[in-house]
Amino acid sequence: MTGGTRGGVGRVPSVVGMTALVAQHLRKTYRSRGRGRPPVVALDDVSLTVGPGEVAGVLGRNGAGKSTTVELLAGARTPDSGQVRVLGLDPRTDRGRVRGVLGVQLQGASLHGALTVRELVRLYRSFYARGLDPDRLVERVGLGSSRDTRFEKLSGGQQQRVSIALALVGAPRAVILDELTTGLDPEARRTMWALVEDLRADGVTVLLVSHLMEEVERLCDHVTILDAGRVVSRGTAAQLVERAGLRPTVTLRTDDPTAADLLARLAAVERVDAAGPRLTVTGASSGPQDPRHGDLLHEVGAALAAAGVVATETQLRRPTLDDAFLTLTGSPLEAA
Ligand SMILES: Nc1ncnc2c1ncn2[C@@H]1O[C@H](COP(=O)(O)OP(=O)(O)OP(=O)(O)O)[C@@H](O)[C@H]1O
Repeated sequence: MTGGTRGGVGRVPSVVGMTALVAQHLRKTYRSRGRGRPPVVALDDVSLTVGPGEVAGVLGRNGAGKSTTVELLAGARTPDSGQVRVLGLDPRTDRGRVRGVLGVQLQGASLHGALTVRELVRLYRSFYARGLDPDRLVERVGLGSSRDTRFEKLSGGQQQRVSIALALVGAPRAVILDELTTGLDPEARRTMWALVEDLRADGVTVLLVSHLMEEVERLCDHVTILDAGRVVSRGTAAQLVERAGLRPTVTLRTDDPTAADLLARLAAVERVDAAGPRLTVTGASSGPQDPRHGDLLHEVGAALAAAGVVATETQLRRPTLDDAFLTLTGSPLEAA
């Protein structure tokens, strides 16, 4: 982010060659809310790492364990077992120093309602030796016209933007954003996404917890999928699609009876399904790492043209992170 100074927190280990955020083999159980019920296993052997300057995503349905992971990384809770490091520091024992380098935006943070937006951001700025200019930050999160409004009078989306400003005002070297844009309108959502891009440009490490596929796909260098307290998979969106074994498809319409056999013989094609004149051509490659990888649409088009086959309504569909999530966890994220 522009307009501020970073650092200023002495004795924090250099992040060169170091993983910025580390969770190793975290296990966390909660006492059950019902009498006589067994404890809830919120996290079972969860590990994740985020390199310096990376924007990493954690994706999962309600109850997957996302908030628990964030709370353990922030030092707000203690794991039953496993380890956490933030820029080389233990958030439980180095609490003060971690607070100086890690910004955390938590879901539904409760703040002093009688203070105005500007007062709150200035107050939080005063907790740090150095940081961002509060008034510019308030503008940057889109709250310029509400800066003199009391926190309690703000809409849910505006309150959320205040909590993001508070996470950033100390110019942290790493920031955890929990449900960054949930409940925000599309314009505010874009403002927040641009803010994350600014953080990336400034080399700030970002852990973005989300259940919005578009957000994660757009912003994150890699994604960890959590489901029922376990890590299901981790990688770039393309790697997750590949790991899920998903294939691109081309659909088209043709009256030529030879088309299906012709296409099925192509090396780039795994199979062809016909429903009357409509063909669905499934690619053989699951991604760029596959030796059979190529441009399925181009190869299908070229083969049909060479054989003089006329096709219409030709459409390519590439599998998305959404599809990978469904395959890897067994149900869609949107079910949340
Ligand atoms: N304080 C608590 N006491 C008992 N169980 C809890 C507590 N906090 C969380 N849990 C349970 O632990 C599991 C993981 O919860 P967590 O809040 O970490 O998931 P989440 O992925 O953040 O979900 P959401 O998207 O709904 O916030 C859930 O089964 C939840 O009900």
